[in-house]
Amino acid sequence: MLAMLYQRTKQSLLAFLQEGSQHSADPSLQRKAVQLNIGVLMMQATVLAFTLFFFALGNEGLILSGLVQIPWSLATLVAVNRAQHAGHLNLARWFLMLGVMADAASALMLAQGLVIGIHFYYLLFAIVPTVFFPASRWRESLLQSVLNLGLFAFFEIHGWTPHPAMLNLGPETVHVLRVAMVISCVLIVAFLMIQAEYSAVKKEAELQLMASTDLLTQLPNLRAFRQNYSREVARARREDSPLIVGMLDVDHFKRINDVYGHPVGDHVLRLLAQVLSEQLRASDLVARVGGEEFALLMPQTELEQAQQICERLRITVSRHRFGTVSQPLAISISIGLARLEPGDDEERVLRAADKALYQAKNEGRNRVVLHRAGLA
Ligand SMILES: Nc1nc2c(ncn2[C@@H]2O[C@H](COP(=O)(O)OP(=O)(O)OP(=O)(O)O)[C@@H](O)[C@H]2O)c(=O)[nH]1
Repeated sequence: MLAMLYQRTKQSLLAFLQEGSQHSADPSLQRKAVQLNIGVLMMQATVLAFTLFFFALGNEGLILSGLVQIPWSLATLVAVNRAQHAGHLNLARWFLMLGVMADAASALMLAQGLVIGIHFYYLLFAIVPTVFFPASRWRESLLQSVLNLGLFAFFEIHGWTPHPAMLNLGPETVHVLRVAMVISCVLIVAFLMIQAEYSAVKKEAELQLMASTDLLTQLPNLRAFRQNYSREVARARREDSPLIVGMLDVDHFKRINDVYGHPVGDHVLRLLAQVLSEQLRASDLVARVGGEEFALLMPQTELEQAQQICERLRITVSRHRFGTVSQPLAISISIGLARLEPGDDEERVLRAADKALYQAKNEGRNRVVLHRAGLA
């Protein structure tokens, strides 16, 4: 029961936080939408926490200042959520900013005056638009900052008469409340900054993965292969261990496209990628480096051992049915293998594996050919 309630609450909260991000394909706008929702939630949490605190202190003026904020914070919550739902991100930003300004103004003007220094919140609101608004909307962000700085300056210079009950607060209570307010400002800024940093790091990792993954097969792409290859070459030299490079190509793949169509060709490539990944060891790497061309990297492997593995791979692929039950489709692959020799440069090994593949094709395909040292 409790677990279910927890799950429901978690789902609703996540749905609330994501609201608005579904309208844009731009990751930075999606992030802004989420940040805005976090901002609204922080507003609710702050108002609620302070109102409870005020009730605990029992001062009439403070309680009034808490109660007058609640309608504003709830109205802001609803307005921002509705605007986000309808895809009006910018309107939602304005709702939040005007909501927090009105909220603070009502507490200040109807109850607290400047006894606690609530007008310092306007300094916070002068900074946060830079988080919620994208760089392209800097004019609106600047306008928000100027408005808030203006309000701060106005109250700082002119002051405001508080509710009489506020004058009954002892200097220590006022001190505690001021500290609590400063802490809440710092926490809000810190939380927004951490969230922005966290989502930027996450996005960078996703982009990194996308940049090194082949979209069709989800295997590492040529770029990732080159990076891994350079790393493995350096390791093999350092540890004086063997390294094998393989070039693998589907035989007569053009015919598959011609006879069955390009989508079936794509399907075959996807399935082949799966078969290759399953058959190879965890320490090996298979990457899609061209249309129907794959590259293999086998660290700490001798040529004969690599030959056995690739023979097994070749037979498995030739026995696998890549089409549908009604239309079984068989394919074969050719593989060229080369070993990194002492003093070799990286490119020579790749060329040697290519040469061996070329030879496999010339000798009739559906075979594994080793490039012997000294033939380059
Ligand atoms: N379906 C599909 N086909 C692709 C993709 N990339 C390349 N191809 C096709 O792969 C075929 C490769 O043909 P070729 O290079 O002539 O080689 P082949 O027909 O496999 O013949 P051999 O390699 O000599 O056995 C071409 O028809 C390309 O259009 C892809 O992502 N999807």
